[in-house]
Amino acid sequence: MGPTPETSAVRRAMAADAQTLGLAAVRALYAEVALEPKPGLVSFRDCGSHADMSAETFVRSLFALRGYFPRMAQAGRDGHPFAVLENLGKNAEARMLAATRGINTHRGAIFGLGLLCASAGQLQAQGLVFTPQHLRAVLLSTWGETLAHRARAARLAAPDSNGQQAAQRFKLRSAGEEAAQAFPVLFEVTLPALQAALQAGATDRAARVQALFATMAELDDTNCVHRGGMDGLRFVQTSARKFLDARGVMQTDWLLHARAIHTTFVERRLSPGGSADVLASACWVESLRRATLAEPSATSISEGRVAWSRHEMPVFAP
Ligand SMILES: CC(C)(COP(=O)(O)OP(=O)(O)OC[C@H]1O[C@@H](n2cnc3c(N)ncnc32)[C@H](O[C@H]2O[C@H](COP(=O)(O)OP(=O)(O)OP(=O)(O)O)[C@@H](O)[C@H]2O)[C@@H]1O)[C@@H](O)C(=O)NCCC(=O)NCCS
Ligand SMILES: Nc1ncnc2[nH]cnc12
Repeated sequence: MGPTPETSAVRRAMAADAQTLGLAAVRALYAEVALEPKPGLVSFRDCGSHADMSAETFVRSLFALRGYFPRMAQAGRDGHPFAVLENLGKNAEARMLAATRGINTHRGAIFGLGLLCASAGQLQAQGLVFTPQHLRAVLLSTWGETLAHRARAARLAAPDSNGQQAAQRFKLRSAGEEAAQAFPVLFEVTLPALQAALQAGATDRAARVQALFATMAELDDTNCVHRGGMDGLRFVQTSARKFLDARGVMQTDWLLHARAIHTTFVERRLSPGGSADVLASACWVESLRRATLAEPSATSISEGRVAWSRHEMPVFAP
């Protein structure tokens, strides 16, 4: 028997929800690459510490990934096991590498933001309101055990990535371990910093810069270790901490100060790519939280009725 009109209407509404969640992820990643200043990282102003990629590489990568995040949200909504998410993630990595001719632009985001989209989809399926607390709880209850098992196995195996090598050698909390603990830096550092700056009256741009520096000060960003050893990671964390101690984006010349730090990172070839990914995740959570508040009739971000402000639109129509 085929689907009744009622069940196909329900499926269409669910797909719209997954689409809303996933497209918000694409927008958040666009907001990250468009942000400037961002020490050592690629923006539309320059290529930071990278010789092999530009903002255009990131936009190409994002275009290739535009279907992936809605698919992860739908897979989460359907309650699929981690193996299904992993498969979608591996396909997305392959599409990213094809679009960038082998350059790793979004590996961390495919994993981290992909998992968050899946969690938000599952949260909708359970009829829960979109809050950071619910999101973390759903991630842990649905895939936490597999993520923890995966992180333990990665710690014991011969390292096969830059991140694993750095994490094992220096006993750092890798991207996989952050996920297994339901993203402590994202939810306890980055998101609160973003929200506090916005509440204090900072512009979206300044608030995102503040959140990025708060993240750099705390995250075990294995990218910085890969590029500059433990000295590189400590340099990134100390520079970020000094900026924050000098009142961050609340100081009148914050832009000059942040750009000066960018120059020192470029001189050392440092690139906090993990922090950039976590910032994008925080922008995603905050945009959905705000959208939920703006839609008081919805208990969740259901029905795909979320409107986006013009300045956050990507340059392409995904
Ligand atoms: C669990 C995985 C994320 C793999 O993690 P792992 O640590 O094993 O491997 P990496 O390949 O190093 O990728 C981790 C990326 O995560 C970002 N990151 C780093 N530290 C953290 C942290 N503490 N918390 C959160 N996120 C973190 C970072 O991504 C950004 O940097 C990328 C550029 O990296 P890289 O290629 O090293 O760049 P370069 O310095 O330019 O290298 P060279 O060219 O100079 O050599 C960029 O993409 C940003 O996103 C880390 O890179 C997961 O991916 C996984 O399990 N993979 C296995 C395959 C799989 O199952 N995939 C599907 C999963 S759903
Ligand atoms: N803007 C950016 N520049 C360099 N690496 C990154 N990884 C994620 N975002 C990045």
